[in-house]
Amino acid sequence: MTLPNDNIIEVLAAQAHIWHHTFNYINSMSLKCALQLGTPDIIHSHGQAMTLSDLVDVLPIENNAKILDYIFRLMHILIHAGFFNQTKVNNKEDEEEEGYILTPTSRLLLKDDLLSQVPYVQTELDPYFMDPWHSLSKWIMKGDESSTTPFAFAHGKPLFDCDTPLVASIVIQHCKGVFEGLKSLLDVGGGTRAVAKVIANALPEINCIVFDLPHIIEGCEASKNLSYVTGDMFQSIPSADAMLLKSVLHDWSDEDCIKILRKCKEAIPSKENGGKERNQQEWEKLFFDVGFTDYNIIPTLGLRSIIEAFP
Ligand SMILES: C[S@@+](CC[C@H](N)C(=O)[O-])C[C@H]1O[C@@H](n2cnc3c(N)ncnc32)[C@H](O)[C@@H]1O
Repeated sequence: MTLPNDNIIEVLAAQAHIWHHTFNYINSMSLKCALQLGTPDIIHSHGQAMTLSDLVDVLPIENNAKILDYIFRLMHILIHAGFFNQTKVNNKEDEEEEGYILTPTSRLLLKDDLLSQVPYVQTELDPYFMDPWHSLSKWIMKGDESSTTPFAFAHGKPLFDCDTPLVASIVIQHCKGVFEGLKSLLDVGGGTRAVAKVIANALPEINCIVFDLPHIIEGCEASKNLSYVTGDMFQSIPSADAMLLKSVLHDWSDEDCIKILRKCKEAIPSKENGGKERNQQEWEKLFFDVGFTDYNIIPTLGLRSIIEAFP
């Protein structure tokens, strides 16, 4: 087969594109391995750039000598992926050598960090969530609704919401205005109540109520301006000045979303304040179908946004 000259660059770029996507899993699997080995925490505790041999000495591995080369390769992938960086440091022999340091990304991969993403990454990269992707085409061909698809999330289980403290802190720092004038706020499907806790602490004038299924709320003790109510959002939602729905609607179909939003709207006293990802038009349609009169998208949360819907 001969290729016209002017096509060669394009074909090579196309091949690179395919390879890039074919080997994408190497990044996520290397990340998983680094977390299982506790690498970010080890480098962090070292207190300065950590040489390869220092790292291998403390990693929980059996055959240090043999494994050194593999750790080097693993770290090379992770540096390339932006999880670690390198800088010059003096080794035990007082010679200058490259040492590994954390990046802003791996700071979020420290186990005890308030904003740690470790449980989230570990959960998402668990075979429970990954295996269904291997049989997506099979499922699509058979249309067997009884088996698990990657799109099927475990409704009713707050499996991971470790991004919540991060999101809540950003919301309070940068979007405090959305809470202005509220006397009460209901966190619908509030899960592990991390958002409500942050809001209740930062805004003591607002009565924050976490609303979720009974087994989620079980054992939660109310404090000052934070309380808990159990129930089913499809049946009835307690009244409050505003409803907060974080990481809830994307778990439900349009039909279910409309039901939830209707219940929310019914539960907001009428006054002037205020299972798929959707684009702006789709959100707009949902809000207007339910009867909300206006909405506002505040894109301050990285990949996510705050959406205000006005009754
Ligand atoms: C993905 S979690 C989100 C938790 C929290 N909003 C956050 O962002 O951290 C979804 C939450 O919706 C709750 N939920 C599911 N079905 C519900 C229902 N019918 N009524 C009330 N809450 C429900 C779950 O228990 C879970 O806590």
